[in-house]
Amino acid sequence: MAQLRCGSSEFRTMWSKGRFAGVLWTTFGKFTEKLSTFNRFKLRNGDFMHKFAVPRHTHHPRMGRMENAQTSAEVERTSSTSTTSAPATKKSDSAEKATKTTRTRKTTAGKTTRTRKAAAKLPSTTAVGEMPAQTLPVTEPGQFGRVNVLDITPGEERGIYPARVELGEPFKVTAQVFIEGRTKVGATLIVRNPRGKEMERVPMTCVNKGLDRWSAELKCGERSDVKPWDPEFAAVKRQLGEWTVTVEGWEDTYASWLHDARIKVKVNDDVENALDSGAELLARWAVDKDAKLNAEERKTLKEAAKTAADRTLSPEERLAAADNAAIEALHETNPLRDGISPSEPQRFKVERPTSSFAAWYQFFPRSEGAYVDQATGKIVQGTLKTAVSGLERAKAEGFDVVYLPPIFPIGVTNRKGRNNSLVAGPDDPGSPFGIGSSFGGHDTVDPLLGTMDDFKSLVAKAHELGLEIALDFALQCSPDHPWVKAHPNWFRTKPDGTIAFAENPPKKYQDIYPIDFNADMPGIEKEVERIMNLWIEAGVTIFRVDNPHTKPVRFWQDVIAAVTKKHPEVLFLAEAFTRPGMMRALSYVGFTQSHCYFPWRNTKEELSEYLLETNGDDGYYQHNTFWPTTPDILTAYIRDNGIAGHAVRAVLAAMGSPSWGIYNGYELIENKQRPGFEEQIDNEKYEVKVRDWAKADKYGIAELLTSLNRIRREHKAAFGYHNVTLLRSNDPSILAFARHTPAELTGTGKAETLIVVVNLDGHNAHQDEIHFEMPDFDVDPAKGAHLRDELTGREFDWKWDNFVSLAPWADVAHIFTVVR
Ligand SMILES: O=P(O)(O)O[C@H]1O[C@H](CO)[C@@H](O[C@H]2O[C@H](CO)[C@@H](O)[C@H](O)[C@H]2O)[C@H](O)[C@H]1O
Repeated sequence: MAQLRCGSSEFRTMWSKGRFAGVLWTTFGKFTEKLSTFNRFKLRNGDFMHKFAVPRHTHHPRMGRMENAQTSAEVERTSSTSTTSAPATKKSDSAEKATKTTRTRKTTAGKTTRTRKAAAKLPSTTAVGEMPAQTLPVTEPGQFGRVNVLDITPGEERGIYPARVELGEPFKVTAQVFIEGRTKVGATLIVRNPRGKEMERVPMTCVNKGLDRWSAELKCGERSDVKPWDPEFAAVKRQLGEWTVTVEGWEDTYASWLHDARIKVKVNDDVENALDSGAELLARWAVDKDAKLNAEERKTLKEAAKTAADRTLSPEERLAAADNAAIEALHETNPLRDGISPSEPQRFKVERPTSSFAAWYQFFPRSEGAYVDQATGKIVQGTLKTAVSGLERAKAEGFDVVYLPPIFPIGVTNRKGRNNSLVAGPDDPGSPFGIGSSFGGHDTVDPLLGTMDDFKSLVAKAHELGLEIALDFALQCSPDHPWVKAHPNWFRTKPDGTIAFAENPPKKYQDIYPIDFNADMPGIEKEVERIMNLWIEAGVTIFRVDNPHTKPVRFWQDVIAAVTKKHPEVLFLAEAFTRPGMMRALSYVGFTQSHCYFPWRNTKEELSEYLLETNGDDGYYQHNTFWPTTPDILTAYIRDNGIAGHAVRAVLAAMGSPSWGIYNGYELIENKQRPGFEEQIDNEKYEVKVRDWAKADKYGIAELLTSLNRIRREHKAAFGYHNVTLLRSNDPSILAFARHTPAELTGTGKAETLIVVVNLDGHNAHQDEIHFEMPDFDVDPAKGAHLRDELTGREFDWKWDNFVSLAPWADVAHIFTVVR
């Protein structure tokens, strides 16, 4: 925290930023001038309403392009609403007349406007009568429209970094929308694709009557399972990029009128005026282009207008013509929107499938197919050829992405031995993160694993199975790496000529040199881009980047921008357990997913907080991936809670975040810590593992992982970072939460709800009552909900408060779907 004083250096910095903004707005001003010229031309040619049709976002400096769809929509809209006349007063007035009046007024207003200066700022009229609200020009930042739209969420962070969503992921946009006095307003979201095409209009609902917060759920594009190597991916790719969502506030003339008309008819006060106004607005609505009515709907409104204007009928009958289910339905779907006031368009970065919803599986290729040679008693390591078994296991358990630790040659100098010992034995293979030897560096396959062709065959096999390959990219070098000789200035040499080994305190990595970016960052960037492109050519679609937070954020920004420019489908997972600012910055520069503190969130309180953090507003800017263990992480919880603990953490990871991952061996309950360290003893990082996969059956964890991945795939509610609600429970060991997708967004017309209840205690049974706020999940309280446990197939009926009993030796968790 720092305090500011006027005249302080901090203030001067802000001032210079202000000057920068000034430059931007000068540019903006010039653009506006051009638009004004354009508008003057239109005015001379009689298209008077273009004067009012310059929504702010058509020339927003950052957008750099005109949003034509909106401009023309508003022109249409305004030309059909900018009308004025005396109210219909004669007994013979009819809807037809009201319609004619509307058209006549348009001409009159046109003439009036033509006589005014083109530079005029606000619409005006000399006529009297019921003038509908106008769309006001907004020509400077911060200028209000006719209806006020404020505080849109989610916003663009710092006005630069757009919120991120996966293609088809449901999310919620909210805004404050209000107008002066007691007039009623409405709000609509206008969703546009990266080419500026209007894709959808989503009506917003006021969620806190009287407090003006409007909200709507939406999605950009449709979810797809098409893989980047499938020919159909081109269609998916076209949908990726920056979408925009504009909040349009508007005066709800119909609702305001109806509110008053009902009262007036009831108490017989000024009834004729009230009903004639109604007839007029229905007639105006019937021809309104913005309402996008079909012929039948137009007819419905015209007839309603006619009846409302028919003085041979009783006031109640006339009112009923405008106050019925059919008109109400049109008001919902195709309202008359006066004085449309568009917000600045909010950008959303729409990323490809798997950028957030993905199930990862990690194995070391050298352990796949490894065996003990009976003759020598030594382990014979696996290769990229034998690693197909890992792919098959990942596929059988339902994972989407296979993550391979580094597959490059491993250095000899300072090679680590078993259990992180500083001296390797003659048969120790070394840590694969100790990259580089006389065989080559990051662009070479470790000869002990095979060749580049073997790697390409492995990738081809993975793709055949529908699996993506994520390759580890650890930017560091063994002292034997070719870069050490070729690029000495990429390393920091101490005065005595030696290079310090890498550290991530308190961890020490004595077998590797860190890269120093200060002398030649462009050179390192170029080389890293070359290497990443090489692996992309070989079929890699995702990089898991080791320790990105120990390298400059700007370095990643440049590299990711360069790589994704050519290959926009490539994703990046950050292995960054670090400070929140750094994690956020890495996400801003293009890391699609990030490891996080999930392994250390184990109590009900910690998990409750973390589930909401991961799946709340932060989820727009950072996609946390939940892994119960990794080769570097084996927590006390996993160590101490046996098979039940493994099941609990798998359920929490798979259902608690759209992105989750498993490090293999989990199925075999490998949970013995190296004394004093939070990682496994006899760690696979330093030795080849020979595993007996047949034993996996006896624990049931492999089966559970398979079920979890199936449930995630089959239920849309598992998809998305923005749909988690905690359910109230009392027992400190029982955690319950729900994921809900409303009917409009599932594509089936039916809402989807997943309810997860977990007993966090790996040793004792717990009973509890879970509160289920039925209306929040589109469940009718009169009927209650019928649930199916997707893990066991058992069925239950739930009302407001529901008994559950979970035991480590039976069910550690329920994953319910609401069947009806
Ligand atoms: O620093 P982190 O905890 O994020 O761990 C990651 O980076 C480490 C350095 O790459 C890596 O550590 C492993 O490789 C080192 C280099 O060979 C070796 O010295 C360490 O003993 C070994 O644990 C870690 O695996 C990775 O996830």
